[in-house]
Amino acid sequence: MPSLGRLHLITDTRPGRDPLTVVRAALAVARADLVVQVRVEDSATDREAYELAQRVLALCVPYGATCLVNDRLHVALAVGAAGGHVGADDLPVAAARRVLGPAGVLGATARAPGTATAAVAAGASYLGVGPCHATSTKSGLPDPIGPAGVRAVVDAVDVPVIAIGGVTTERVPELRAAGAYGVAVVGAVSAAADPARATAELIEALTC
Ligand SMILES: Cc1ncc(COP(=O)(O)OP(=O)(O)O)c(N)n1
Ligand SMILES: Cc1nc(C(=O)O)sc1CCOP(=O)(O)O
Ligand SMILES: [Mg+2]
Repeated sequence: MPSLGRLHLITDTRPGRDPLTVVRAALAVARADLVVQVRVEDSATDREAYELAQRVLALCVPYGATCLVNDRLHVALAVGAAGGHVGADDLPVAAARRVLGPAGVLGATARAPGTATAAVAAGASYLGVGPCHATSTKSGLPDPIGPAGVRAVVDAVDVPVIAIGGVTTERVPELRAAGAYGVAVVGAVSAAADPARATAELIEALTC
């Protein structure tokens, strides 16, 4: 399996957003270092998810960037994405691994060491760990775990930990110091006035 990119851009498909323009801008800067996770609203149809994933994958391929699909692993398989990401409301990690097969990239959400070790034992290739900080992008999340919470998970597992939730360029150093391999963002790139510049700043912070 190729090494995982350190910057994960999760698509923002809320009304009024333009995920493909943002993905294009980020890819032009981060190239193969970027992982794009196609995440659609729960209300989106499978057809909508499939069509967006197809278009995102087509943008990723020329750069050698990795395309993953959130939640809907059948969509990931249907478009030929590298893998997917699952959380507590999705397929269990072991079932997701069976669906993707041994070679697929499988991310799992973990918020504490116990769930993290269980997810890795069940076949997760990396963990999404958070929310690190407060975020307005997703509602219903538990309280932020901060860099200390990230460190607790990092110390418990031997797979890459991707910190998520309220991640900004300024917060990358403390998350890296806590052992995070990389970060996943929505707002830091999608809501930026200049998504390409925001991507460049995140990449720079991640490679320091
Ligand atoms: C990298 C990464 N980490 C965590 C999540 C959250 O996944 P999940 O808990 O399944 O929540 P939804 O994104 O499906 O609402 C993620 N998507 N990516
Ligand atoms: C989709 C998602 N999952 C999270 C979790 O903690 O599980 S936080 C989150 C949204 C992250 O968006 P932003 O970078 O704008 O804070
Ligand atoms: Mg999910």
